[in-house]
Amino acid sequence: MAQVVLGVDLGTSSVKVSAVDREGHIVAQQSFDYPLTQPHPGWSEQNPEDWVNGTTVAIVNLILKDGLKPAEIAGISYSGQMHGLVLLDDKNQVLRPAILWNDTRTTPQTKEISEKMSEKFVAITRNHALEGFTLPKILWVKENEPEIFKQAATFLLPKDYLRYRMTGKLAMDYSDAAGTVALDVVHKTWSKDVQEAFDLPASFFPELIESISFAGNISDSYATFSGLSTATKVFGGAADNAAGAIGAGLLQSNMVMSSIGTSGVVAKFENTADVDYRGDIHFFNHAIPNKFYSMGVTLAAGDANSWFKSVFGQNVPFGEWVSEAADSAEGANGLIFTPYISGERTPYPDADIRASFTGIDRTHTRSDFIRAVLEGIVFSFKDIMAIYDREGADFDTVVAIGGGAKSPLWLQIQADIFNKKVITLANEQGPGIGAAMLAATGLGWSDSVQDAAKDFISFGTTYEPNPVAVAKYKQIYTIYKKVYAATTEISHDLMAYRRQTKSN
Ligand SMILES: Nc1ncnc2c1ncn2[C@@H]1O[C@H](COP(=O)(O)OP(=O)(O)O)[C@@H](O)[C@H]1O
Ligand SMILES: O=C(CO)[C@@H](O)[C@H](O)COP(=O)(O)O
Repeated sequence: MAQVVLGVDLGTSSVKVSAVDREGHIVAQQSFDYPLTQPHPGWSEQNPEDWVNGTTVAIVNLILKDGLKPAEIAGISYSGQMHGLVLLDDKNQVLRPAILWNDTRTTPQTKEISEKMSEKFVAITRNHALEGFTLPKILWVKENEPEIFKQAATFLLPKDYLRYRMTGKLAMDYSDAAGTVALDVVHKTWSKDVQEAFDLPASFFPELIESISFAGNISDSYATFSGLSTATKVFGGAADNAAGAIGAGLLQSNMVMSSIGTSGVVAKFENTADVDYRGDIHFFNHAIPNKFYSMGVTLAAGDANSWFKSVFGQNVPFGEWVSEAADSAEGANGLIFTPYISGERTPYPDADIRASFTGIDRTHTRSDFIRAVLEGIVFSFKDIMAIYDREGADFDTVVAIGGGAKSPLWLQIQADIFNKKVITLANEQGPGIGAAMLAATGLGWSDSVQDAAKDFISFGTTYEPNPVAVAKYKQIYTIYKKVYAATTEISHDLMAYRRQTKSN
C-alpha cells in the first residue's frame, strides 16, 4: 500500500490540501474557498468553523473523488495564515470571530505596547508590535470587549485551532508563536516580561511545540466527521511563510522567497539569530528547529490584483486577466499603482495609507491599469529587498511561490524589477509542500527537513532579467518610491473621513 502525507495549507482565501507520496509527488489536491468579513474599515475577520468545514470538505473529496484510502494517509501537517486571534473559553469553545493578520484596528494597542516596553520589546520578540500581530489583537479584545475577554481561557492561531479540532489537543508551534510577538524568540519561551507588562496570566498561553513534533492522532470524533483513520498521525505544522520557505527550498542564505498570495512576502533563511534588523523586517523562529527566517510583508499583493479584477473584470478568468497586461509595456505607459488597499506593513508600517494610481492619462487602456497593478505589487517587494540591501545581505536567486507565480508574465516582471534570477517550483504550492515535508520528517521518512527537501522539492522554470526592461524599471521605481510620502497625508485624511461618515 502506497503511503501519503497530507499538507494542509490554511490560507486566507481558501484551504488547499495536497496528498504527497514518499517521493514528494503530489498525487491529489483539493481546495475549498471561504469568505472574509470586513464589518468596519480596517477590520478583517473569519469564522474558525469555516476553516474546519473547508478542510473537511477537501479531505472528504480526496477520499471520495480522488480515491485516497484513509489507511494510506500516514501523517498530516499544516501551513497556516499567521497571527489570527482565535479566543477560546475554558471549554475550548470559540468566543468571537477570529481577528485576522490583515485587520488593522489595533493602532492604539501597538502604541501602548511601544510606550510600555520600547526597545526591550524588540530585543525580546525581535519585532515591533505591528497592527497585524496577535498581541495587539489580544489587548484590543481586553479593552473593547471586556465581557468576552473575561471568559477567555486561552488563545490559538488559525492552523493550531484546526489541529485542535482534528486531534482534541491544544498546542502552538514556535514559528507561528513568534508571530504573536509574545515569544522570546531566541530562548523559545513565552516572555514573562510581556505577560507581566500586559497583565496576561501564563495559563493563557498554550503549550509550545516544534513544527515536526507529533501533536496527536486524529481523534475519534474527527475520524467520524471526515472519514479519516484514527491511526493517522498529526504533526505541529508551521506559519505559512515558514512552511512556504521550506517548501520553496529556501535553505541557504543566498536565496530569498517571493510569495504572492493574498498578502505578499519576501523572506530570507537565517542560520542564526545574530543578525539584527532592529524590527525593520520581521524576524521569526523557523519550522526547522533552532533556525530562523526574516521577512517583509506587503499587506495586499495578490489581493490587490483580485480586488482590481473583482471591480473591473469580474467575469474574466484570472489567467486571461493577468495576460492582458502584455498589451501594455514596462512602466505601464507611465501609470503607477501603489498596492496599499488595506494599509501597509513593510517598509511603511502604516494602517491608514491607501492605494493610488498616479499619472492616469487620457490614452491609458485597461491593459495599462492591469500592468500597473502587477508592477506596483512587485515594486512594493523591491521596497522590502531595499532593507536587505541596506543591511548588506547578499542573494542572487529569488524563488517565486503563491497564486501569483502561476503567471509567466508576472514572473518575468519580478525578474526584471528585482534584476535577479527568478525560479519557480514545479508546483506553486510552496506552503502545502512545506507542510507535507513537516509530516514526512515527523514520521521519520526523512532524517531532517533539509533531507526531506531532496525528495520533495523540484524547481520549474527560470526567468532571467532582461537588461532593457531592467533599465526601464529602474527609472520607474525611482518615481514609485516617491508616491508613499506624497500620498500619506491625503490617505490619512480620507481614512478619517471614512471613519467619521461610518459612525454618523
Ligand atoms: N492564474 C493566475 N495568474 C496570476 N495570479 C493569479 C492567478 N490565479 C490567482 N492568482 C493570484 O493569486 C492570489 C491567491 O494566491 P494564493 O497563494 O492562492 O493565496 P492564499 O494562500 O493567501 O489564499 C490571488 O489573489 C490572485 O491575485
Ligand atoms: O501576515 C502575514 C505574515 O506576517 C501573512 O503572510 C499571513 O500569514 C497570510 O498569508 P496568505 O494567506 O497571504 O498566504
